[in-house]
Amino acid sequence: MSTASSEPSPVLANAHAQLAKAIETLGYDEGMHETLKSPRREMSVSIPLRRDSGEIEVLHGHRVQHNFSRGPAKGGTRFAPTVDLDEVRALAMWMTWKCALLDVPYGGAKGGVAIDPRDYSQAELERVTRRYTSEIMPIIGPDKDIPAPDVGTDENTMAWMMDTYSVSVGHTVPEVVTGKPVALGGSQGRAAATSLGVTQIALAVLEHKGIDPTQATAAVQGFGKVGAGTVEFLANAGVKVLGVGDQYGAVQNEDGLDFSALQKHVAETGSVVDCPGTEKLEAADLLTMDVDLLVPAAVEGVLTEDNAADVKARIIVEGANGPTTGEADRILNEAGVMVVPDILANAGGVIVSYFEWVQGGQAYWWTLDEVNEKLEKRMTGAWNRLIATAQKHGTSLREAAMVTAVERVAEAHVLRGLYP
Ligand SMILES: NC(=O)C1=CN([C@@H]2O[C@H](COP(=O)(O)OP(=O)(O)OC[C@H]3O[C@@H](n4cnc5c(N)ncnc54)[C@H](OP(=O)(O)O)[C@@H]3O)[C@@H](O)[C@H]2O)C=CC1
Ligand SMILES: O=C(O)CCC(=O)C(=O)O
Repeated sequence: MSTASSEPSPVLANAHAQLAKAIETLGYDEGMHETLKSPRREMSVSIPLRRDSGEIEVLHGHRVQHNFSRGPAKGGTRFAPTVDLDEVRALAMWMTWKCALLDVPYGGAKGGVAIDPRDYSQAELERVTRRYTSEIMPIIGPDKDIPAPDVGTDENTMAWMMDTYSVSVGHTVPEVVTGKPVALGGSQGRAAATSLGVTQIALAVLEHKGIDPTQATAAVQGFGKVGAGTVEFLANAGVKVLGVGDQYGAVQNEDGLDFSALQKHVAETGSVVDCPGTEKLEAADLLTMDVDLLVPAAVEGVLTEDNAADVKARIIVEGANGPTTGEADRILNEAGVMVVPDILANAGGVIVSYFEWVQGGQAYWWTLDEVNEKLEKRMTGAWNRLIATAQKHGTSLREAAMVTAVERVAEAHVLRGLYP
């Protein structure tokens, strides 16, 4: 774990480098650079947990609010062994750019607890969530910072967070988190929103490239909330998904994987590995499969200088946050691979989180069709604007996205007089 005084971790260094490039393009001075680089608020907490065995274990968590210039901070809550302050800082910064790019009226935040949820019972996870929420209570709230699910958390986690917050303030506050169960004021369509958005972008890129989806092939890394949904939606659109993987390994089928079989096998065993009707694939080989479309939808830093030159897909749609290192990005760009950056590709989640927050504030609920129609409009609208900007300036999609987002956040700082 790195601290404020040490060098940033590779993930945070990647986020910093992306910002520095946008600052240079925009011609902003060092004062604005530092303003936009520095998280506005960070909180690190200890979480004492009584295990089911009776033993006490102390876990560590964080909540980082990178920016609030355009509205309350917003971002997911990650339960994973990799969580440290620098990872959360990077993820919070990417949330700021994502919300600005999609013109969702939020700043960026992220939170997390260093824990492998698979090693804990549901009752233990509930205790961890409640204690973590109590610890970060002073800085969250429907007008301050609104958590949501991310890696290792789900709608149950959000229900516990909402309940803990509500009990503490003395009345029910559904809008303090998003990604809640529909029965508690969650939005129709939030659970599938990120993967639906990834698929909408993937289909828009295929159309842009003149590729018929029914003739296209894909590989998806990650079979969690984002990856599994993406496999399903791509298959429904006629795309043949040839490979898929999780943290235990990868599988392939040259005729296309059967989503229902994968889903059943994962429900029974916890992994896609050994799913009937598939062949084993080395996890590393998933990313370099001979497919048209690659969707990394698991963790950061999986496309690196070591494997980028071997990537055969001509289109990468970043379902995960930060899956491509800076060096890999350069190699892929030079090779002519179209990389749709995370801050657009996986924005479907935060867009429907925004819809959930709006619906909660009005206590008036939209139908699934209404949600999905509004989601598609925002995702494809943002794609059309982004590709036009990138083509106009001759830049990569990531550079165009970052410049657009950073300019919007900087403008908000200037207009508010926070930066004379
Ligand atoms: N959930 C959301 O709404 C959003 C999520 N994202 C991003 O999408 C990504 C995935 O999130 P989400 O689907 O919610 O998380 P989940 O926890 O639901 O799923 C994560 C998936 O990644 C797999 N995985 C973990 N580590 C590795 C690894 N080293 N190699 C290969 N696969 C791995 C997991 O495998 P296993 O099943 O074996 O544990 C699991 O299949 C993250 O980057 C997240 O920040 C972005 C926007 C919104
Ligand atoms: O839904 C949200 O508020 C945020 C989801 C998230 O964490 C992300 O987009 O990375």
